[in-house]
Amino acid sequence: MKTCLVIGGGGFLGRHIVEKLLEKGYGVHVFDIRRTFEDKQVEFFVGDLCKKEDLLPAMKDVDTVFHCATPSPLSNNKQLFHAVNYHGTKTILEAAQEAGVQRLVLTSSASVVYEGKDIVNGKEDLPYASKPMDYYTETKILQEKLVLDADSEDFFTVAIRPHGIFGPRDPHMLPTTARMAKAGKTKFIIGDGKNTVDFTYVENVVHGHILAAEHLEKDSVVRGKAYNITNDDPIYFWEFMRRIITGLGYPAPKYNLPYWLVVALAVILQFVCKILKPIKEIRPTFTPMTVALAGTHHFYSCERAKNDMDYKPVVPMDKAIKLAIDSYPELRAET
Ligand SMILES: NC(=O)C1=CN([C@@H]2O[C@H](COP(=O)(O)OP(=O)(O)OC[C@H]3O[C@@H](n4cnc5c(N)ncnc54)[C@H](O)[C@@H]3O)[C@@H](O)[C@H]2O)C=CC1
Ligand SMILES: CC(C)CCC[C@@H](C)[C@H]1CC[C@H]2C3=C(CC[C@]12C)[C@@]1(C)CCC(=O)C[C@@H]1CC3
Repeated sequence: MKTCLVIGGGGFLGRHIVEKLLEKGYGVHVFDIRRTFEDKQVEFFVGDLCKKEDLLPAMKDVDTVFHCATPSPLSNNKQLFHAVNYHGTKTILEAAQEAGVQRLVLTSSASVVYEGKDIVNGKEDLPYASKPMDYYTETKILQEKLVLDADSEDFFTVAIRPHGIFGPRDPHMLPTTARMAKAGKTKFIIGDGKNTVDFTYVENVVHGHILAAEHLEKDSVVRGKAYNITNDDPIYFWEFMRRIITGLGYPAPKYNLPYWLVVALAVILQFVCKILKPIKEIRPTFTPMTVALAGTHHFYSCERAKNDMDYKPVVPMDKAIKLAIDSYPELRAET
């Protein structure tokens, strides 16, 4: 069987990709800056993706690279995002071609086209955000362009754009929501609560990645293209949150706050944090980006993935929410 390398394979999505590849009989190498698990079936390489000399040994005899490493999307470290997501991705592309890798699947993000305004059934041909709302989005755009431009006669690339990934071992969605609920900060709904968004169960994201890799052949239409991958079942942001919050045993949010008011507060808070930065680094959960995500429509069409690679979500939303909540007994409210 062919060997795959999962860069960022120690993280949330990466480790789920690793598990599915093993289940399908592929050989698996993992490359990550930290060792997060042990598995005799996996060859684990600890290193920094910004260093070609760290990457090359992990790429030996590898046919396909999955690149799903990133600094935390909720961080605000401009220098780190540029170093890892942009320069690091350039290094990965150079190393892969030097090592004779044939394919590379990038985990991009549907938010490369999002700049705080409503997106309704957005297709992949929407222009990239001209004013990205944070350094994460800014560098995901640069990264995706690099990868898609690198597609060539003997090196095939594709980018997968998931949105709002959740599931077992998710480091953001459920843990952040539970932390806020525990602190009594989930009483409010931002806006009228009727904004529709995509949340995507991790297994569906994995399925999209592996399908893309398996379609990445010389004459394939998927080469050099980006694909939205979601649950294909948009839901009100606040209905999804209500189900998570109550599923964890906390009371449902019930008071509505005007969207414009929360945006204004987030902008002021961001300004105050900037001024205080030399004295104390504060990272609020509510940034202009997170408020926009909680108060606007942002859902995406999966038609291109359905047509070009026969994508269909494998886990429906109701089951996905239950599986995610059940996987986090430690986040439940104490009774
Ligand atoms: N979580 C979400 O809702 C979404 C995530 N994505 C994308 O999915 C991918 C995976 O994200 P998650 O699994 O959620 O994040 P994660 O934080 O769980 O995993 C990222 C992994 O990258 C590793 N990493 C970071 N810097 C590194 C470096 N310099 N060298 C080697 N490894 C390094 C980390 O140690 C971590 O294990 C990312 O590309 C992210 O942009 C896209 C859309 C939504
Ligand atoms: C409002 C509260 C009750 C709950 C806050 C939940 C947030 C932590 C998450 C809601 C939407 C999420 C999201 C991402 C991170 C976590 C949330 C802000 C991403 C920014 C992760 C990286 C991406 O590529 C896009 C995601 C969009 C949705």
